[in-house]
Amino acid sequence: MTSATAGHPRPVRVEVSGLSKTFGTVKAVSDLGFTVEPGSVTGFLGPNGAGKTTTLRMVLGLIAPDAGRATFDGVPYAALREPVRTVGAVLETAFHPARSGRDHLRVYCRAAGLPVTRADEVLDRVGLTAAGRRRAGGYSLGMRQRLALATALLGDPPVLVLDEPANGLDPEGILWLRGFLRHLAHDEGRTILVSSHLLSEVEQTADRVVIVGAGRLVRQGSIAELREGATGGSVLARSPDADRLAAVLVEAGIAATRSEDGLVTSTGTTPADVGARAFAAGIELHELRAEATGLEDLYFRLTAGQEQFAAGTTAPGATAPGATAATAEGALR
Ligand SMILES: Nc1ncnc2c1ncn2[C@@H]1O[C@H](COP(=O)(O)OP(=O)(O)OP(=O)(O)O)[C@@H](O)[C@H]1O
Repeated sequence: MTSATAGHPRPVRVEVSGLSKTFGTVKAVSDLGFTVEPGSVTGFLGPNGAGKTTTLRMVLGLIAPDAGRATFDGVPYAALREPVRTVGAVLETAFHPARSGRDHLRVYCRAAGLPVTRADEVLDRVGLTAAGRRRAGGYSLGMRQRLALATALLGDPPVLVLDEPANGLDPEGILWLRGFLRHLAHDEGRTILVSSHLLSEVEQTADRVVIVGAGRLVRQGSIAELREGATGGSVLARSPDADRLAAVLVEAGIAATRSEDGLVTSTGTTPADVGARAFAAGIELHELRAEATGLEDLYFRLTAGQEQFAAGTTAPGATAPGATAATAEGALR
């Protein structure tokens, strides 16, 4: 086994193909296929109930698919010779409340046949050394997330599968998690699949995204490819001289409209561009911001249909059987 400090586990590719799962009348996952490449962070995105957790549970061999398979360098989870040393997962954060974080990890090490010294190593990696000897029952949600991540790292696995790991983290924790996941992927060559229902949460972390809606693949591709398919968001500028600002922008060929309260909304441009043009024209600005990134607009458009569909079904949060993606399916390649 490679040691965590050496930090270069063998690269392992995750491949999902034709994965399907139905619960009663709910088609949770339908013919889903995507790949997760080593050395990169892949964001697994979709609205609530899109089938993300069900997919991850199938990838990890926790539930059996009705059809299809998920493999690690061609090997399904159940057939892995050393699963703990191949895949680390954070699915839910349940710990014995009376046990310290460190003891939780040590128990886990013994059960998995790993040296107990790994407990302190991974506590250090996730920044929990100081809290490691305290009862996990007293941990904040963010600390529990870090402990779950530490548990996933115990076997120094080349693959990490994380279900909504940013849940409960404060802004500082989210920033730390972003940097940590990118380091694990880019510097240590690990394969990281991280789910979220918020694009903004993974946009700055992920190299690639796989977007699902109603259990089906909606898009997969790099963030850059996704951006190319996105239209620009709006730029909002507030000025006491809004009429003149709108005129300056329109004159430069930018679509701009002015509303009653001195707000100028323009599209197909950036805050930097609007700011520069206002400055050059000597126009005072009181506010300047991007309303939504084009990427967010695209994500909402891609997944909005599924949410409406889900709301119309009888089971709460359920997705209708046979529901098809409301938008163009296919991969961004
Ligand atoms: N054990 C189960 N029994 C019945 N239905 C289930 C079961 N697990 C999931 N479902 C249903 O399958 C669909 C997909 O659920 P899943 O939890 O995989 O979605 P998700 O994308 O992870 O959503 P969230 O972001 O809310 O966790 C939902 O309609 C859900 O109600």
